[in-house]
Amino acid sequence: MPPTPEPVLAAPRADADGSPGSPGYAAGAAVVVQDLRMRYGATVAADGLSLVVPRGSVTAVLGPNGAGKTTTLETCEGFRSPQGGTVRVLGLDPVRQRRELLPRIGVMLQSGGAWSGARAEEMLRHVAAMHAHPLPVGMLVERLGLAECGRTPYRRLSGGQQQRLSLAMAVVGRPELLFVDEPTVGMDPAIRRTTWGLLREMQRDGVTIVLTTHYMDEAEQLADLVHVLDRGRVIASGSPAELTRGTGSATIRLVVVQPFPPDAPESLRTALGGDVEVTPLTTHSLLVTGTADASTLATVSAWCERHGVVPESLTLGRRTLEDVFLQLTGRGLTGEAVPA
Ligand SMILES: Nc1ncnc2c1ncn2[C@@H]1O[C@H](COP(=O)(O)OP(=O)(O)OP(=O)(O)O)[C@@H](O)[C@H]1O
Repeated sequence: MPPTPEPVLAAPRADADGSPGSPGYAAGAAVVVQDLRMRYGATVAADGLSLVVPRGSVTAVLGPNGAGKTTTLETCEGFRSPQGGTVRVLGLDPVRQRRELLPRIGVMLQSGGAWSGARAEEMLRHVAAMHAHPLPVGMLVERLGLAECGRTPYRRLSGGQQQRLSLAMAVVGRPELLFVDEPTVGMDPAIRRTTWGLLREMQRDGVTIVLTTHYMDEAEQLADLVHVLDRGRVIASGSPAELTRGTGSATIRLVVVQPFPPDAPESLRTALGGDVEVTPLTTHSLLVTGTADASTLATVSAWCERHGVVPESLTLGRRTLEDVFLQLTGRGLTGEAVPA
């Protein structure tokens, strides 16, 4: 008997970007957001936000709590109408052309999206039945480790199980475009890797994926393109490699046992000279970027000795997206302010 072919995760479709004359059209773009403005009362969630998601890409939308990621995604998914600006998804207006768009997209919400009393597998089979060409439910149940909780009501699932079920419900209809909001929050490392594997496979099969995440490694592992958001605006865009290259790709991280003296950043900057930036992270840690190399490391070590600063760790490594965000905003991705 010939082997059963692996299920293809995307439905075969004719290209359907929308007509080039339609507003917001960009060749090869799955999503185009132009000058989006959204507010909740006095709170500004999107402040002239523009971004493009290329077709076939995994595009990560990154930013601290409250940056406007979920609002932007919900507007693209048609759950909210733009108060200003335009949004086009697969060439369509997600609010006015919702019925046309819905069968072509998959949405994994941050929470909810399922009936609290429904059993996990029953729920997934129900969603599958609403699609013309669903993936085999058994395959998804197995791939996402849902077999053990298939008969468990949604409200009794653990946070990680709920996440996996939400992901399964988002992909079961073989969407052309998948929106995933914080897909791996609450997942253990093994399931997280399985989820990444599934998303990569979907991309290989031609699915465009838009994901929001707080996890830098997730963005670095999965994304071809990263849009960094802060306070409702896109402050940087590029591939992870482009964003982390900068003026010098290495970073030195110094973590100390006692809090730094107040003038430490300035004093270290003077000791290092040249094109080096010193950014305090917390009272006990700082970052050296720019032309950071082995000799810079030696200078930092000598500076510590001269100033009676005892390092807990001193490391030279690749610049990460977290470092980039910090340099752009003066805040960490978790949103905490960097002490002056
Ligand atoms: N329904 C709402 N009513 C009032 N304010 C809201 C509402 N939804 C979001 N906000 C506010 O709008 C801003 C942007 O929120 P949003 O959820 O889009 O950001 P986010 O980047 O997704 O944050 P998180 O990482 O915490 O999910 C925040 O200040 C948030 O408190």
